[in-house]
Amino acid sequence: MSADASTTTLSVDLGERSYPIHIGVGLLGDSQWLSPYLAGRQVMVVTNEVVAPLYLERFKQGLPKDCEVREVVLPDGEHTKSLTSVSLIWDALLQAGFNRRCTLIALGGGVIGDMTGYAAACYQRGVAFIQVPTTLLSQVDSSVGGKTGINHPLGKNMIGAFWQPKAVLIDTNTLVTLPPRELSAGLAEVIKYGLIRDAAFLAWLEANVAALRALDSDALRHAILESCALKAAIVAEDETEQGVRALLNLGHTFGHAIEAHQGYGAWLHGEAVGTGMLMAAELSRRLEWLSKTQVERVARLLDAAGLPLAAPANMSTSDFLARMRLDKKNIDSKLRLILLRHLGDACLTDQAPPELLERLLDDFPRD
Ligand SMILES: NC(=O)c1ccc[n+]([C@@H]2O[C@H](COP(=O)([O-])OP(=O)(O)OC[C@H]3O[C@@H](n4cnc5c(N)ncnc54)[C@H](O)[C@@H]3O)[C@@H](O)[C@H]2O)c1
Ligand SMILES: O=C(O)C(=O)C[C@@H](O)[C@H](O)[C@H](O)COP(=O)(O)O
Ligand SMILES: [Zn+2]
Repeated sequence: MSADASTTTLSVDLGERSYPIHIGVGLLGDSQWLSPYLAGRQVMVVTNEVVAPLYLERFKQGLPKDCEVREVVLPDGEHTKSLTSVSLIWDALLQAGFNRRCTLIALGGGVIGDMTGYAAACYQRGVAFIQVPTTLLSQVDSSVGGKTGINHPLGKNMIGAFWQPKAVLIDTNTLVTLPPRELSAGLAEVIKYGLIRDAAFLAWLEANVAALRALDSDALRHAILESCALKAAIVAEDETEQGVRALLNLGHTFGHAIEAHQGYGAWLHGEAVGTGMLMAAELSRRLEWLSKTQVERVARLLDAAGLPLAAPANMSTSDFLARMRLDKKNIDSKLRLILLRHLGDACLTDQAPPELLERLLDDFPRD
């Protein structure tokens, strides 16, 4: 880890595909962080109609003056994480005559980041891209690790590629304009790191969740640094999810089922993951891995973070199971879930008896 006055740099160590994560205040308008990655000088900034009026001009001012800069401003929302939007990026690249040395820059939340990365992975069989995440969720999770892709009506992120960015630039100042509901959604993924790998971080989150929701800058910086460090270590160990990386999916088998069933965007990704993590914790209790007190601790923290604790009223057990059977982690016809052996210690298992899962889905509170 290296630091100057206010910026900290972490590294995602992947051999020749290694890249830095720069975390600081006011980085958006400063070209020093990006110029090393813009050798081809053709730059396509991909953003959306919410983020563009807030940050696009400032961001462009920070790009080296000799770059040919174009932009695509996409519609907003999870429902736009689709091939239609990715096609708009490819159209813009071709209309601009951009070549294999161009660089795509994702300026926005996880939706923009996932789609821009996927567009980059496919354009002329792969060009460079940079992540400039502007939501808490994208700063702590989606901008790091190279999972890119789009949704399918039948399932989340079903079409995609592993394609690592060349750099991640996190300007924590962008969080001041983030709606509180989106901040809470980002906290779900932060809590996830504590639950899967770091009991001390979990305890820190319990003590600091109010400060995080109040946008306390020291607390946010700590949460982002810890989250990125934990994710970078897991990705470095297992880039393409052959093993330990699957733990980052805690709550996602349930959560992705909720997102797809409700229609993309009705539940935010972080909200669905938050409820999914509580479902995973409760199933872990029924396996006698967690105590009731521990599950209550998880529920209290999610509640304090402003996240929902009940599943959607219109989702039956069979709705859940039908969606969960399509999950990417499954092998053959066996469901594989991330469950908790302890708080701070997760595992991937196909050993949860189907009848126990069904009973959980029957009993779990609905809103
Ligand atoms: N690739 C990965 O590893 C990974 C990890 C986690 C989540 N994801 C994906 O990320 C997506 C969710 O990302 P998200 O939570 O960032 O949602 P998002 O990209 O939809 O952004 C949330 C909302 O905030 C707006 N916004 C963005 N920055 C803002 C700012 N600074 N101020 C005000 N408004 C701002 C957006 O326009 C949007 O309306 C999901 O599609 C999820 O599947 C991917
Ligand atoms: O980086 C990962 O690996 C994750 O699983 C992070 C998750 O938070 C993220 O939502 C990811 O997009 C889910 O991946 P998927 O493979 O389950 O679609
Ligand atoms: Zn997620």
